[in-house]
Amino acid sequence: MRIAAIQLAYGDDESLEERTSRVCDLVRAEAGADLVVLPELWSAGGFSYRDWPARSQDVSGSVVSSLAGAAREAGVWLHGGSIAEHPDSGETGPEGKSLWNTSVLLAPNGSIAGTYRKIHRFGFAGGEPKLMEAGTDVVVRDAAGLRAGLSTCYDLRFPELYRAQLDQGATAFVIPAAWPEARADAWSLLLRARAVEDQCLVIGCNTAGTHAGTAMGGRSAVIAASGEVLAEAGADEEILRVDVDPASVREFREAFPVLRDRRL
Ligand SMILES: NC(=O)CCC(=O)C(=O)O
Repeated sequence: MRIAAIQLAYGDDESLEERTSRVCDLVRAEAGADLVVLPELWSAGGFSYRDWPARSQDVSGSVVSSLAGAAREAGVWLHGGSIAEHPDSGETGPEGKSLWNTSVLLAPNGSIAGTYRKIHRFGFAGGEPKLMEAGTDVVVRDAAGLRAGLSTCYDLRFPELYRAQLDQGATAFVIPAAWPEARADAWSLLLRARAVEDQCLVIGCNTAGTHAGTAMGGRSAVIAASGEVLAEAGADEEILRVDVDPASVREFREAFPVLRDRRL
């Protein structure tokens, strides 16, 4: 199977419509891939907190609908990164807010195969915890021959989430991010750690460029269940393309059966 991780760069001047159109063109150009992955909050701006309310949408809104059309035209599974989700229903969470950081997985026919609301919010007292609700559900879905666990950026620091995905049969972790350059070494290290400790394929799709005064780290990567880095992007906008055999995860686990030695 072919994976294409679109490491998108953006600044502060692109409208939601312009960025959505640009991203959908990039997705359509990946026709022939099996799974295309986008970064976290690319439509709202990962660190553009002040823009989130105006750029938030329901999962039935224009951003996800456009992505669904692009997935259908390209005939690919599309992990659409995440959106700032403001449900049309008016739903609020336990903290009274109506905003979530929500990933959307789209099937090649454009239907929504899964959504995941980011569980661990980044920003300590500010940023995400101030503006957004936390998700609660572990989400694992069948996609492109993989059993894909969904998580987002800062979640990567919490290994228990990945063990929970493993317990739901995950063979791959798909992780969109807006991870800054200042901590890019930690991003690369943690992606590999999750691959090694859970014997899963890891697909990390980060953001590039500088927005809201924050330089993003790039270094999107696809990592084998052995921990081998199969491909890694640089710091700028780039599309990382890599061919992977989904059976390689099972084969590696059989050859080196660490997970059988878990003591619960
Ligand atoms: N968008 C994020 O979740 C950023 C996470 C981050 O910068 C870190 O964990 O460090």
